[in-house]
Amino acid sequence: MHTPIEEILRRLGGNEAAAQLTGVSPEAVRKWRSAGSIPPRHWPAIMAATGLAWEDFSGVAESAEVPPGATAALVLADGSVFWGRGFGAFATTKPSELCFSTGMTGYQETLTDPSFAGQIVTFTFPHIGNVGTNKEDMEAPQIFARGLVTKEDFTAPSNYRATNDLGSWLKNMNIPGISGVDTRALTLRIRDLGAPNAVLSFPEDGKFDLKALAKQAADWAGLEGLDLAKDVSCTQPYNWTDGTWSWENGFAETNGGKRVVAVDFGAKRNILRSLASAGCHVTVVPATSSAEDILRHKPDGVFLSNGPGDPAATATYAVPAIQGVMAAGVPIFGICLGHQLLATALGGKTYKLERGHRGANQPVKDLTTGKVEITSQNHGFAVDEKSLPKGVEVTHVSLFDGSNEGIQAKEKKVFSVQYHPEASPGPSDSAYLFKRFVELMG
Ligand SMILES: NC(=O)CC[C@H](N)C(=O)O
Repeated sequence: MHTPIEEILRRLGGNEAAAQLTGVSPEAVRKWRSAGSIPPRHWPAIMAATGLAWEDFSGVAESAEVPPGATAALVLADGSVFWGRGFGAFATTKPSELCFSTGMTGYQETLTDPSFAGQIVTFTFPHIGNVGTNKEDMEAPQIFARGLVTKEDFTAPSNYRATNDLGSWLKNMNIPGISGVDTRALTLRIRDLGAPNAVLSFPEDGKFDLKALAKQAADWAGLEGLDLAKDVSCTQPYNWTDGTWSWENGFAETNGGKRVVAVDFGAKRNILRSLASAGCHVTVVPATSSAEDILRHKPDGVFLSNGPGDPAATATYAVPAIQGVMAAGVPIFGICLGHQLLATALGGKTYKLERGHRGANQPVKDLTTGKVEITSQNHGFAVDEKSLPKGVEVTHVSLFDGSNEGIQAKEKKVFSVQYHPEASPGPSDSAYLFKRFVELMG
């Protein structure tokens, strides 16, 4: 009988190396690992022998064996399994799109952004949870991401604003997380092969039916063609008066002069706050509002919010409304999904990006000024510039992949951006756009 370590060395073909366990090179193990042939029961021994971390092994276990210490699994549609340690709620997600976000801060804002509905978020930044969670950083009343994937276990919060730790907060909202995953390997995989469907499972009884989970992920048709905006939108109109947060005043109430109707396709609160702080009296209305519903409020301007899902699906009801507002000559400003819908209403088309943009560090060039902004982004679809008709000008472009980041149609007094000028999380380079909207309203 071989002991596990001897078995490892034998498989590595290293009889001569058997004299010294430390002689097993991490590279050799990594190579072996990428072939998916290391049984999970041998992982601890290899770790001891090579100094590799536990997460170096997750993602390659093709056997149904639960590795020692694993309490959660991220199962991809192709059957690959990333084992890890569960945290948050005991739960198994619905089949979801697995994406990654490169933001170094703002996990709470990210997870509560309604645009993440239907998605599991992999954080490329390893330390998630360090500042805990609080009431002010909620972008919506609940978490909208289906689950999260992290490299490190979260630690106790170290921040005076924290009212809870990440794990308990997730637990309260019935959202599972998985840590101890090689998020770098996972991110490269998403980058190279596209965002896969996946299921995250953190079962209370510790039992995993990997085949069934993989099948659920594989059977799901994915985000394309899916209208999620109406599911996350408000159901009744309401007024929004809080401005952006400051040390002195918190979220001070504002009393803006410009009447803005914000169509809620899954609006982040900081967009509404930014509008209020820029001097707008904001009335939020449901995603399915018609032009008539919107114009009834006698707006000086209409704002089209961010939101989840495929813009082409939401366009079926949003585009007629937007076209009605344009026909009435009311200025429009759109962000993210709102940008995609405005472009569609102007005659353009959208498509699914091969690599989505998510994070708070995305460079964008404003072609009207030549200035570069570092922006916060979260989108998987984009506007096809080639599809834009005459009279629609491209104003912003991504410096990562050249995709469209903004348009305007001056004659119609409408403009929009693909990124998030309200930040939260992220830099405030693009906050000028809210002023631009107020100026456009005259
Ligand atoms: N943040 C958003 O509004 C996202 C828009 C759209 N759901 C996309 O993924 O492209």
